[in-house]
Amino acid sequence: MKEIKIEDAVGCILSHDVTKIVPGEFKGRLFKKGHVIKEEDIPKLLDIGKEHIYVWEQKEGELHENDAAIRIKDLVLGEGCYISEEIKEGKIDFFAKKMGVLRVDKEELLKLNMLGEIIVSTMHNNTPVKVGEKIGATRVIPLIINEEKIIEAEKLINEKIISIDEIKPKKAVLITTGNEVYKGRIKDAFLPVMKEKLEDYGGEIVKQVILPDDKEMISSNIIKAIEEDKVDMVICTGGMSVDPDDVTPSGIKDCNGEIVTYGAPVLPGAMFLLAYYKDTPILGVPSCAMYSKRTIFDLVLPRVLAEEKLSYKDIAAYGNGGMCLNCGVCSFPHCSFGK
Ligand SMILES: Nc1nc2c(c(=O)[nH]1)N[C@H]1C(S)=C(S)[C@@H](COP(=O)(O)OP(=O)(O)OC[C@H]3O[C@@H](n4cnc5c(N)ncnc54)[C@H](O)[C@@H]3O)O[C@H]1N2
Ligand code: MOO
Repeated sequence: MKEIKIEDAVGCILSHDVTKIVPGEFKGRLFKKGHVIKEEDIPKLLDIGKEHIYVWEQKEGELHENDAAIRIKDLVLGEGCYISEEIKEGKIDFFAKKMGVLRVDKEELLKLNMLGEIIVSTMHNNTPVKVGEKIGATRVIPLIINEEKIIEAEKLINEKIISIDEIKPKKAVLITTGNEVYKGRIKDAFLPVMKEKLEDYGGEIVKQVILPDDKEMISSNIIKAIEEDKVDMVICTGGMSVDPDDVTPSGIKDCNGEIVTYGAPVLPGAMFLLAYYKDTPILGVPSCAMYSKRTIFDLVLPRVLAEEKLSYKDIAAYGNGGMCLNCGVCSFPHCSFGK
């Protein structure tokens, strides 16, 4: 790297993007890598504090920041992602090609970032994402990096670290339990809530069945939805807690499927139940999900729709970050809830 006084730099080629920042107004590229410096550029460069520039002659075993970022991108970026068209200021941004759930291998990501001089930054693992949403980025820290460092990373990382599991449109049956709703004492308030949440991911509630607090009726209707209606998932609401009339968990258990959990370290949503009947998920959703804007249902739904088979450990892992702060303005999923 040769350093040249800016006044002597007319005709020289910039070896990297040059950034300008004006607080509250602008942050971006003032000059692009490869720009040939002209007389009129000199005051602009002096205004942002550049009294010298680097001129780079490529040497064996050295990589420019842009080329290094491309190598790291090839290493980490998996299915369902795409990159920014241009590398700006040495950085490559990652975006979601499909609606789905972002998967980040946190252990591998840590290993890579522990190497030094290379950074990969992402959104949280398991965040639901829409098409075109930014999910992460990479760059190296020095302008010129020893290629050995990149080779070390390439030897260390064997699987892609970031990918998107696609959410395809899914059909669900909603089983609403509660004597007060069944007998018409109150109007059902669960359907509109669940409909909106499912439609947000391109899904559909194909049928709602309103049942009394009767565990045999609950079991038989779950099995019917799976065996006859052949839906992708069954959602049961209400009757999930501790009263004698709260028989929904027993009704789900009596289907003789696999119970993953009854109970979750998430608030709201502690009385949540997850089961599978012949691989079809059955979600027992407590009534808080009708009242609170975000609950465990919002954490589990995208993962179930992305066809992940959740384990007890997946649910237990929600404890750290499992408490919704119920913010005045909700920014879920871009908040600490469920992370
Ligand atoms: N002593 C305890 N009390 C509660 C516990 C507990 O562990 N010990 N758990 C709490 C938790 S956590 C939840 S969440 C709630 C409610 O859970 P449930 O799912 O059992 O809800 P229900 O008792 O069936 O109903 C509560 C409330 O909501 C109304 N509701 C229910 N379904 C509908 C519907 N489809 N449309 C309109 N309104 C509905 C129902 O009429 C009740 O007013 O329990 C805590 N309590
Ligand atoms: O299942 Mo409940 O009120 O924890 O939300």
